[in-house]
This record gives sequence, C-alpha cells and structure tokens, in this order.
Amino acid sequence: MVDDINHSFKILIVDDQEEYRETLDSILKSNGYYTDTASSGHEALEKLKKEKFHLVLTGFIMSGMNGIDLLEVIKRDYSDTEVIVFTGYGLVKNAVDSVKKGGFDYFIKSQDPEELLTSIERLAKSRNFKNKNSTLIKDKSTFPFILETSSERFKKVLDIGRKVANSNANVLILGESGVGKEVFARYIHQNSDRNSEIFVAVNCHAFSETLLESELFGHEKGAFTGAHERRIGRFEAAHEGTLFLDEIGDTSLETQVKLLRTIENKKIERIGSNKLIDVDFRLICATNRDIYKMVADSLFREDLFYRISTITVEIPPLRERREDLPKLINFFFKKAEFEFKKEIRRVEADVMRFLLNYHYPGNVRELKNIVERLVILSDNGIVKVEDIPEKKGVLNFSLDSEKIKTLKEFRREAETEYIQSILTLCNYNMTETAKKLGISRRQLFNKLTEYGLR
Ligand SMILES: Nc1ncnc2c1ncn2[C@@H]1O[C@H](COP(=O)(O)OP(=O)(O)OP(=O)(O)O)[C@@H](O)[C@H]1O
Repeated sequence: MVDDINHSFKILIVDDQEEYRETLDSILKSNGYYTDTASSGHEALEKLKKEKFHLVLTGFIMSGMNGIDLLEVIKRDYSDTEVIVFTGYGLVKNAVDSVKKGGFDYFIKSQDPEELLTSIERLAKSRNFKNKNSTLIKDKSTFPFILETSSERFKKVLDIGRKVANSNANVLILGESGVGKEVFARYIHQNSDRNSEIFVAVNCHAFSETLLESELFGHEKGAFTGAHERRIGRFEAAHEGTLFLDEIGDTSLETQVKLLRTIENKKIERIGSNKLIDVDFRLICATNRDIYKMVADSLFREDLFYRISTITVEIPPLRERREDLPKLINFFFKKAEFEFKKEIRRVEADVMRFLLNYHYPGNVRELKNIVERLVILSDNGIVKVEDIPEKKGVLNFSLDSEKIKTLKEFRREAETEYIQSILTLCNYNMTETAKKLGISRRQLFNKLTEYGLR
C-alpha cells in the first residue's frame, strides 16, 4: 500500500544512462513518489532552480558534472535538499565518501531496490514527522557506537555522562580531535529524556562567521543576497532536543556574544527578522583547543565559558586507554566488513601487532580510518601489512646479536602473538578463530594450552 507521505515527497533522479534512470523512475512512481528526471548534473541544477525537491538521487559517474560535484553544489545552494548517490559495485568507496560529504545515504546498483526504497521512506517519514524543513533531523548512524570500556578513566567519563543526562545542565566536552566527543554527546542525548527528539550537531569550525550565524539562527527569505528562501536555523531545529556545538573554541568573539544571549534567554531571532522565537534545547559544547588558555588570553569570553561549562568532562586520548584497543579494533573491522560488504578471513600478524601498538595521534577516528582502508584494500579476505602506510618503525625486529632468537623461539612468539590477535578480532569465539586460522578447534585448543593463552 502506498503511503500518503510519499505523494508530497519530491525526488529528482539524475543519471546519464537513460535505461537506469527510467527504471528508477518507474520503481519510485509505482511506490507513490512524485518524481522528475535529468540526464546530467547541469540539467538537474536547472530544474532545482525552478522547483524544490526533497531528494536528489544521482548517479556517480556521469559525463560533465559527476555525482559528487553535484552533491557539493546542492549542499551549498540547496541545503534542505538531501542527496543519495548510487554507483556500481567497484566504486563503493566513492559512494561512502559521498556520505562523508553530506549525502544522506548511498546505494549500490547491484543491491536490492527495496533497500533504496527503505532509505527513501525513512527520509520521507522523518521529514513529515518533524515538519521542520531541516536537513538536521536525521541521525545518520546506522551502526551503534562501542562504549564498553576497561579504562577506569573512561568509565568515570561515561558515568558522568549518565548522571548529567537528565539534568539539562550545559555540558562542555574537552579532548583531542577524534577522541569521540560527538559520540559522547550523543550518548548523553540517548540517556536523556529528550532521546525521542532530535540531536542536532553543528561544527562551528566548518563555517565562515556570517555563514555560521545564518546556520545557527536561520534567516528570512531575502535577508541577504542568496537567501532564496526562509531557512530554519539549528537552534530552532533543535527545539525540544539536544544541540551539539562542536569546535566552539573556533567561534569569533562577535558570534560568542550572540551565542551567550541565546543561551541565556533561550530565544532566537532569524537574520532579517526581529521577531523573538522561544527555543527549548539542551546544550552540549565541545572543543579540542585549550579553552582555559583561550579565556586567559581573552580569545574566548569568560561569561560564555562559565555559561556552557556547568559540567566539564575530558575524554582521554586513545593512547591513554589502550586497554580498549582490542574491542575497538574488533568493532571497526565488523563495521567496515558490513559497510563495504567484504568478508575478512585473515589478518596478517603484523597488521594486528601494528594496530595494538600504534600510538594513534588521530585517536579513534584514525583507528577507524586505518581499519576501513585495510578492509577496502583487502583481497580475497586477507588483510595485509603492506596496506598500512603508518607501519614504518613499528614492525622492525631487532637484529642485535645479543637478542637473536632461535627459529623455534621466533616461531613460537610469532604464533602466540598472531593467535592472540585473531582471537581478539573474533571476540574470543573459538570456532570463528579456528576457521580464520585454517585449523580445527582441537588444534586451536592445543595451541592455546601450549602457549599459555587459556
Ligand atoms: N566509541 C566509539 N565507537 C564508535 N566509533 C567511535 C567511537 N569514538 C569515536 N568514534 C568514531 O571516530 C570518529 C571521531 O569521533 P567524534 O567525531 O565523536 O570525535 P571528536 O572528538 O568529536 O572529533 P573532533 O574534535 O575532530 O570533532 C567518528 O567517525 C566516530 O564515529
């Protein structure tokens, strides 16, 4: 049965392959969607000038403008329009990149069209449900985070997160880039009584000063050149939910004045209007800068600092919670296998040794990126050490004559380490570990006993 929501949801299909374009068109039409088609990126932009579409479904490789270029123009000029890029199987990585550049989702042509329909339906429903003409209401994460920890320090952080969740207190999260500040902000939101409402994240660093203000407070149609239509700002979009201001240390002193006023009064004015609108949001801010020093140097307003930091928490860098590495590594392998539709059968011992010993200056983000790359580059299910560019220096073994080992000792050490790594990768599942190692469960048990691993 066709859902009523579909009728008012407009989709523009863009591809230079007529056959595929028409196939998608008829599938979507038969599911009750309003559609139009364009055979190139340029034609799509012409149509967007004349008509508002909720979603642009575009091919990746097209003559003239490709799907990613089109996505970037749409995100810049029609930020309320969502984009889904579709592509052939060989280009999965590019499709994934499209999501990183702001695409709502991606679709591989060989996938069942039902999956595309599910994704579109999710989008159409969320739009209708919230009715806030905003791109912000969705939560793109289809895979959960991993917040299990063996680190005492991180346990305390999570504990504070749970305790403050329902208090509505403003929380300031500190920590190096990539440690998971946004993940932690989402964790607070999920544990709060606002969790059925929206979580809106704004990276203050990503915008110029003027654009940031328009992004935060919204604007009326015609408020400035280029303001073709009214835009709801993120404070307003976050009404009844949680607003996460990332990189708040990167805002100008002028924007800080406006932020302070809004946070104190819980009212906003869209640019180009002097009407005050009440907004009810829970505020979480984050920065990777030394905010205390910034306050001391008068680069960050002291009054704003006190306002946003009722509770302050610092997330430790990954190198200071190494005990969590095995679980995180396992999690990111599983996640990447799922996302890139690749099965990993074997991880070379040196790869695991590297992953467990590296110091991760880019923290969890870097670990995730390394694992994603390893999975993408893997052939026949094998993850190879040559695919780690950072490996230099970590894997060299010493040829110091004092420390030379017999072949037996070397083999024993290498085997122990390798079995341990695969056990970690398989979350200590014996059957899976034995399978990946190409030995029987009994042989695995014998090895574990021999090497003192059980
Ligand atoms: N506990 C976790 N479980 C799963 N993924 C995580 C976890 N922590 C971080 N990540 C992943 O690492 C990346 C960086 O996380 P996040 O954006 O939360 O860090 P951040 O500290 O806010 O970074 P920045 O300071 O650069 O904004 C994201 O892709 C996120 O999904």
